[in-house]
Amino acid sequence: MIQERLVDTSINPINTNIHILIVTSVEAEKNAIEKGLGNLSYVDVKIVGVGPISAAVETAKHIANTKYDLVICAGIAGGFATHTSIGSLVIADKIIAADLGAQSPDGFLSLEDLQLGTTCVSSPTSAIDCMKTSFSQTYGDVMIGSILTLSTVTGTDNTCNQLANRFPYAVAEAMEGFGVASAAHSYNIPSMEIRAISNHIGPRDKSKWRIREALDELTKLGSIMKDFTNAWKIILQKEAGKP
Ligand SMILES: O=C(O)c1cccc(C(=O)CC[C@H]2O[C@@H](n3cnc4c(=O)[nH]cnc43)[C@H](O)[C@@H]2O)c1
Repeated sequence: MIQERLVDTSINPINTNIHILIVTSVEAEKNAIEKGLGNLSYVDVKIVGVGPISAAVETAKHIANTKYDLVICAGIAGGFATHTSIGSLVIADKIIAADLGAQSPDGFLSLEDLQLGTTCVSSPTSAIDCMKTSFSQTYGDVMIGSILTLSTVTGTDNTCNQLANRFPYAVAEAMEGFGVASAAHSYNIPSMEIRAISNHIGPRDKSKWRIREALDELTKLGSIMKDFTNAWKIILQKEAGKP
């Protein structure tokens, strides 16, 4: 049983000016998003490095210095072939640390199984819905599901099948989401993870990675951030009971 960390957005006053932090692991992802963003002054894009630890530490530094209303971890990712096509966009409803726990002869034991903590951060449904609507209106459908965070990229069918069995609702894996979400959660800021699928999870073969297609998808994500913000702001104001 996975336990979730929940952020209570109702205790944060709704700013009329929403400030969003998008974090990526590498510069190519940042550049792709900024190409689509143009000069939206209320969205900052920062590089936080590869892997959950660097991502958590660097994200925490950014949110300690500036007040943000939403943190988005974005980049390329490996998709489960059963759920995704290469060059498509996925949004996490749950961000799950899939390798945080212990192996045992009877299978993997998560932190929840060990009663040592939580491995899941959920994203606000309102933000997911607005993002999906804004993106699909212009560019086509987006897949929603769990995105797994792993310190080691999956490179065999065996590991891929084990993950698919443990997480049937997972659409993708990447290396930063849970670190970013944990940092945001510690400041009570809602977070999301949005990924463009560059490759399918399975036997490692980087020649099959379609990085250009995935980066183009991140540019599309950048280009809908203004629509997204306007739509999400209206929902937050309604939720807060403001006209
Ligand atoms: O080589 C390039 O040109 C290039 C351009 C942009 C990004 C990269 C990366 O290697 C990014 C690393 C980043 O990608 C995520 N990722 C991508 N595929 C997977 C996967 O199958 N399993 C796990 N993570 C994946 C991950 O978040 C890395 O941090 C290269």
